[in-house]
Formats: sequence, C-alpha cells, structure tokens
Amino acid sequence: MELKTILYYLALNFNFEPTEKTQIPLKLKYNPIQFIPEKGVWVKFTPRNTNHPRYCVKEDRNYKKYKLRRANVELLSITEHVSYPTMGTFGHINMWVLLCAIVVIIFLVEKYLSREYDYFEKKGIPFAKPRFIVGSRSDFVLRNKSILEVMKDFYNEFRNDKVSGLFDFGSPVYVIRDPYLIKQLGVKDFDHFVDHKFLLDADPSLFGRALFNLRGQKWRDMRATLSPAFTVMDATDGNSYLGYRPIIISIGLEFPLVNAIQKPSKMRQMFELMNVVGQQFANTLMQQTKKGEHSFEFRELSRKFTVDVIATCALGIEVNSFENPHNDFHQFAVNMVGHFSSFLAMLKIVAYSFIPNLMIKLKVALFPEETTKYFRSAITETMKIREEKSIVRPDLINVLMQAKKGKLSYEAEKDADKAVDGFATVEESHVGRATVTRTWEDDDLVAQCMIFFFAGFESVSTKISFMAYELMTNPDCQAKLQEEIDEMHQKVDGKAVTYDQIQRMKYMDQVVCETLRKWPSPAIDRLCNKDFQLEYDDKKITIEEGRSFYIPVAAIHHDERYYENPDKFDPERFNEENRGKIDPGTYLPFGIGPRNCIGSRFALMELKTILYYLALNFHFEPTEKTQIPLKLKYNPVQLIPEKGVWVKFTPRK
Ligand code: HEM
Repeated sequence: MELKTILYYLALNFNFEPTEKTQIPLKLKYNPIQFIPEKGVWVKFTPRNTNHPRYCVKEDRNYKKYKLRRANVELLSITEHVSYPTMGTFGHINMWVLLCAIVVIIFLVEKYLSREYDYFEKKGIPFAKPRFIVGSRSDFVLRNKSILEVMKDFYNEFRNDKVSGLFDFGSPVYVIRDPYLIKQLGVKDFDHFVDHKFLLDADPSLFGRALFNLRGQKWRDMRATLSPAFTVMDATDGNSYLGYRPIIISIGLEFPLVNAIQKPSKMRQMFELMNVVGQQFANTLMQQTKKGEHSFEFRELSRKFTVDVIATCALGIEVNSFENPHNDFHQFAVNMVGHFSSFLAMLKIVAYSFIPNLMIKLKVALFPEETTKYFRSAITETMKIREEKSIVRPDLINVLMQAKKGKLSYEAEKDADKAVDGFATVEESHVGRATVTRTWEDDDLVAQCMIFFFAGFESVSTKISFMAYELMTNPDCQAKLQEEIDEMHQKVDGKAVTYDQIQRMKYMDQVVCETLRKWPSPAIDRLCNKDFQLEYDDKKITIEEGRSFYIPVAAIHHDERYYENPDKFDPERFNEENRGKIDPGTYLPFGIGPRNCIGSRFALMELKTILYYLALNFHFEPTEKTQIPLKLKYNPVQLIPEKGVWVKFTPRK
C-alpha cells in the first residue's frame, strides 16, 4: 500500500528522468539480506504540467531523500519490467548462516576471554566474579554507574583485603589497596612496574609517542628530557634570558616584568603567561556580567581558560577563547576530548591491550589523521619560525627545541623552593633527573605538546568545576578563601601576584588539596615488566611479567578509615596541623613514584591562578540549573559532572 500510494502521488506530480549520476544498468552492492542499489538511484523530478490538484511533497530533507529513494527503486523495477525479488529462501539461508557465525564468534570470544578466570582462585586471592565477556567490567557496557561508584564497589567488596583481583574483560588485574603496598610497588620496587597497562605506544597517531604511553627506556629518556620544564629551579638551558613581557596591553592588565638579570625557573616564567590569561579571563567575565549574563556552565567556561593557558604556555600561541570561542585551538581541543571520551575510543584502548598485534597491523589510530596533521603542522611551523627568527619565549616549545639540541638538564630544587609548592605537588624522581643523550625525532616532540595540551586543559578544567561546586555549596569556605585572597590583593597593592605569593596562600592550597581528594582520577595502573615476589601478611605471591595492577585512588580517597566523613568537603583536613597525619599512600591525586604526573606543579598553578582571579572578583552561587547534590556521569577515565556545574557569578564590591 505504501508503495502504491507514493507511486500514485509521485507519478501524478512528476516525470522521472535519469540524471548524469544515475547508474545504468543498475548494479547491486553486497548485502546478505536484501538487494540494495550500489550507488542509490538518482532521479530528476520534473513537475508535470497538468491541471490536477498537486500533492505537495513534504519539504523535509530526510523525508524526501528517504521516501523518494525507496520509491524510485520500485518505480524503475516496474517501468523497466525488471524484477528485483526479495532474497527469498536464499536470503534466509544467508541470514541463518550469519546468525550462526555471530553465535560461534561470541562463543569463541567468551572461551578465549574466560581462559584465565581461575587465575586468582589458584593464588588464593579474593576477586570480583567475572561475567560473560566483560569479566568484572560490566560497568563498561552498562554505563549505569559513575566510575567512582564502580571503584568504590570493587573496593568495598573486599574491604579488609590488602590485595584483591578483578577481570578487565579476560585479563586478570590486581587491585592494591593497602597504603604500605602501594608505596612499595609504586616507589620502592618501581623498576618492576615502570609502564602503564594499556599498550598504546603502538598507536600510529602521535598519541602513541606521548610520554604517558611510552615504555621502558624510551619513557625514561623522554621523562628526563621533559622534567626540566616543570621544575621551580632554574634549568641550565644555555640561552641568555632577556626577559619576557606578553603584549596584551590593550585591556590594561598588570603583571610583573621578569627581571633581566635574575633568570627565573621555567615554572615561574610560565606562571607569568598564566597570570595574564587569568586576569584576561576575569576581565572578560566581568564584561559579560555587566551585559547581564551571569550564569555559566563552569566546566565549559573554564575550558576556555585552560585552552588559553596551555596554548600560551605550551605552544606559544595567544588566543582568547572566551571572546572568540570559535578559534581553531578551542575547536581542536573540544573535538579532541569528544574523540577521546567516545565509546569507540574506549574500545580501541581495550583492543590495544588484548589484541595489540592485530591493532598494529590494522594501523588503528586513537585520534583521527586530521587531528594529528593539524597539531603537527601547528607545532613544527612554530618551531621553524622561532629557529629562523631566533625567538626565545618561556614555554614548552622552547624547552623542546632546547631538548632537541641537548641543551637542557635538570637541577635539583633547593629546599626553600620545595617549601613554596602546594601540598599535593609530587616530586621528580631520579628518572626525571637523569641526563639524556638520545636524539628525538620531530614527531616525538610534537607528541609531547599534544599530551600536555590534552592533559593540561581537560583534567584541569574538570577539577576547576568541582572546586567551583564545592565553594558554592560551602559558602563558609568561599568566604574564608576570599578573605585570604583580599589580604593578598592588598599586600600586592592591587597588582598581579607572583608564583611564590600564590603558592604561599595556605587556605587556597587547602581548598585545592581537598578538591583533589574528593574528586580525583578514578584509578592509576601499572604493568609488571619483570616478575615480582609480593609478600604481605602470611602470603607470598608472584606477580608475573605482563600482569598489571590498579590502585583505586578514588575509593581510597573516600575510605573513612583515612578521611572521616569522606563525602564532606572539608579543607581543614589539609591545614598545617592535619596534613602531617596524612599517609602519602592514601593521598594520590597525581599518582605515585617516578611515573607520577609530570605536570602536577603546572596543574596546581593553573587551579590556583583561576581561583585567585575569579574569587577575587566574583561570588559564586548556584543557579536553578545547578545539580545539588552533584552526580557523576559514566566515564571510565575520569570523574565528570553529569549535568555540568552551573554557576552564577555576582561581581564583588
Ligand atoms: C589537576 C590536574 C591533573 C591531574 C589530577 C593529573 C593527574 C595525573 C595522574 C593521576 C597521572 C598518572 C600518574 C601515575 O600513574 O602515577 C598523570 C600523568 C600524567 N600527567 Fe597529569 N594530571 C593533571 C594535570 C596535568 C597537566 C597540566 C599536565 C601537563 C602539562 C599533565 C601531564 C601528565 C603526563 C604527561 C602524565 C604521564 C606521566 C608519565 O607517564 O611519565 N597532567 N596525571
């Protein structure tokens, strides 16, 4: 009936003719279930010149495309007297073959994945019971709980066991929850557990060459190459530093001019750049509020800050994403996060762990080719211009250019410098302090810019939004923070703060530390690269090469044995008196040991800078869109607010 109806009205209204795109004779593409024209059926519709009342074809593009196309196949079949039957018996046979093949494949996959389901049982270690295909990771498919809840469930199931097990699909993974063992495996016996579990170094896109994904000696060399960029001490870079003052005079920002004789550390130099972005951000927000726009989704908003920070500090590009949200860099960043958090990307990551050889053969890349291309050309072009014009700018590109020439080395921090940093900062180990002689290819260096770009803007903007949420819902904390900020503002006479001044703000550090405690990365992981004898209580077990473990950071941070009333936001946990009582094995926002977060100082600096300028200028309040209490959406990599964090900014008097 449908066919006849559409045929009636179309033929009533139009003449049908082939176009230059029409495939004549029509060929079929392969489809086991039905006949489908290989290149569709292109038809030119010419309205017929008759006096009948016309049927009006709906001006909906999809409707037209779909309905007309379907009708045309049948029209051709009728007018040309060519019969296009359904697949009939043959089609059904094919369908059954297909279904059987699917069932057999599922059966074989399950058989393959379940081959090690007795791994922990044999070792006498308690473990989360595996389920069909997904092992213990049904969260990955169901996505009905946040990763914080998933981690807490694993953790609480074996509350009193120092070590337990779970199955990432078919692969057995240890879960280490005892603070002493965490320190042992993460720091003391680090040489057995150098790399991450997911073998993404084979990813043919630039991402595979990024520090996070490198393994073994290559990782050690790259870590040592990059670490001078993240110290607070001066690095000997062989360049005479002439002072740098970013040119953003038009909006009348104040910032200290770096002294030409005293050569500041890389971090301090980068802070100057960040400071400018912080003030610029607060100024633009102030202008928006004057125009009557007060409420913003804070994660989205703070991404604009972090994109600008990372663009200037890492890549030497100045953009104002708040004023110009469609700039290439901001768009690129948003697309990159979109790709990374997609289900497809997660599948690729998992596949790289289980079938790395096949993935390498198929050259499956985590990020699309355009992303890599765009990034590569932006960085190499900048490096080329700098080389040609002898431009020296205190940013990561400069560090990488020096690293390429072998002109960088790490200098130990003075104790005084260490004291300046926030409590959460993680120290660089002997690995990062080593001298490197390896020559890097351009792509190796570009890849580091890419990971800094990615890590620097996405993880930080998410943490900033949690911080804003906590300050809105804990107005006492907000008031106390503003008191400290106002004091500092008076002390610097309304000018910009310096790195050391902002780092010495105690309550601000407490707020940041507590935010990172309550909303950390879900877990960190390590891969065993040589057999290890693990001894605890009366047990002795061997963790074999190729096995891996998780440290369930988020669950540890929410364990009331370490943090009383863990769901409460309480910056006093990190005051002078209390912070000394915290066991480092129970506070891991930036990971642990030589493989910890290389950007911890940078991240803290970003968090504090934005907090300083925003809390100095605005009160944060919830809007009717703010989700209280905040819920998390499912994401296997990080904690993300389900409905964002809506904030109303009211300018302070
Ligand atoms: C608040 C923000 C951030 C948090 C919570 C965070 C957290 C982490 C964590 C938990 C790890 C894994 C550590 C481990 O396995 O022990 C990590 C690694 C890493 N992070 Fe961050 N990060 C942040 C910001 C940054 C920034 C701003 C950068 C760069 C500018 C950065 C660069 C990296 C890199 C390159 C690694 C891999 C290190 C390696 O494998 O040697 N992160 N981060």
